[in-house]
Amino acid sequence: MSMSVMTKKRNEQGHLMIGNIDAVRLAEQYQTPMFAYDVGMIRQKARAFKNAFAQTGIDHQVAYASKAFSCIAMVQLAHEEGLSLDVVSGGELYTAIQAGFPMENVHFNGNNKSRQEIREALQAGIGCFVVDNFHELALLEAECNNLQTQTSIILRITPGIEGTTHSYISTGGEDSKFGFDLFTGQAEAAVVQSLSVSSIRLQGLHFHIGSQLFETSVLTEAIATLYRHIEHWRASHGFIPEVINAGGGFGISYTKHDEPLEPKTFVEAIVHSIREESDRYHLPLPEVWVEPGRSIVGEAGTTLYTLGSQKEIEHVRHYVSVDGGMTDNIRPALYGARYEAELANRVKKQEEKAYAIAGKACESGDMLMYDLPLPMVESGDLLAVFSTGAYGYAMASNYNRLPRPSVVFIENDAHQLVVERESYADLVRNDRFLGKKIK
Ligand SMILES: Cc1ncc(COP(=O)(O)O)c(C=O)c1O
Ligand SMILES: N[C@@H](CCCC[NH3+])C(=O)O
Repeated sequence: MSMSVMTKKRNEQGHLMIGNIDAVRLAEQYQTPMFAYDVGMIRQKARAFKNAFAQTGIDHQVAYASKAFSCIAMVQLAHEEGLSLDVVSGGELYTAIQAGFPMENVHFNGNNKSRQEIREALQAGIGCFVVDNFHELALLEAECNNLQTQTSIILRITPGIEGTTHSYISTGGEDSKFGFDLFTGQAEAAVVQSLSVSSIRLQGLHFHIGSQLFETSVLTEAIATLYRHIEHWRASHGFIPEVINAGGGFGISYTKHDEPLEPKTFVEAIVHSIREESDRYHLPLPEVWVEPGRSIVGEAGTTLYTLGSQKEIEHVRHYVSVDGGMTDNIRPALYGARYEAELANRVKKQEEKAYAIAGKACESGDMLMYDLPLPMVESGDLLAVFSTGAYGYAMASNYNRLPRPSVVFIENDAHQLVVERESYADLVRNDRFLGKKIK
């Protein structure tokens, strides 16, 4: 079982510890709701991917998919750990630029990059575009001409293979908005077109099956499928990929029912399969890239909330509300995602009761959990929800004009604010008056 759902560390007062820091102290200092990241865990995950690749001896890049959680400090941390960076928007690219991340290690994904975003990325000198469609290919060619520059690309291929995951986060199947599909011939046409553009260097191919995967078979199946086509493209068009990017999507543990595979297991399966297929078709071994997001940051993040109002409906449910909810964690409402949580300010007693944990937004669907066993709670108790490090803060909103929470990095005995809580002033910063102020 992974670290985050194993026994949680408590101090002598029974308070939850994050790194070596008392969660109650964190909540006092930074207020709730807040995201607390255990930086040691992020480093551990990054190293697990890097070391697994190093052991295979293959040339590789591990690109952190910053969509899972992007801020300047996180991008800096990815760099410290020797990761490349996957961005999917001008905003994520801008964050990387502000962080001082080396642009040659940036890869730009996304199914609808704007002309402006493409221009910004070319001007920044990013390492590689993961081209998703013909529209993008045309924009890229035009912008390379405008700027009198050249760039490297890999093509995102949709192999027609689905992972066992929520349909909203499955991306590799035939009916997907992402990528060039293999079976209609789109992918081959994209290879031919890319090879014909002198300002574009076609480096290789990319696929991403889906997110929160617990099996290697879909990845190896995708690799085998891809290679059957590569063999043909070599013969017909002289194309030999120098890079295969197997995407991200490596599953993590949200609850004790999740049994994620180790990064090493995924990496070994991917590399083994690429070696096997390259040998089968007498192709040179490509560089292997992956782009994990959730598996780098997910389990390292904990959200701290203060409990507020309660409503008990006899024989139905006992609601207790937190000071955040779907505005900082949309995943339960969007995917029916499940989490585990504990009171951070005191240890569990015997007498437990199932609580329904509600958010504070004006939506009946703003529920984080329906049946969380806790000791009898009191308003003011501190609730820690685990494994919220990926797609929590990243998908946060200002619905109901709630300010986004703060984010704190914790490493051993040190803690540091890395994203300030939004203020009310931040919320109206871009607003403009309709005529004069009322009074
Ligand atoms: C193309 C691509 N790469 C990487 C990722 C990162 O996925 P995850 O955070 O599940 O590792 C995603 C999201 O699913 C994606 O669409
Ligand atoms: N946001 C999703 C994953 C999307 C992955 C990006 N393609 C989640 O929370 O699980």
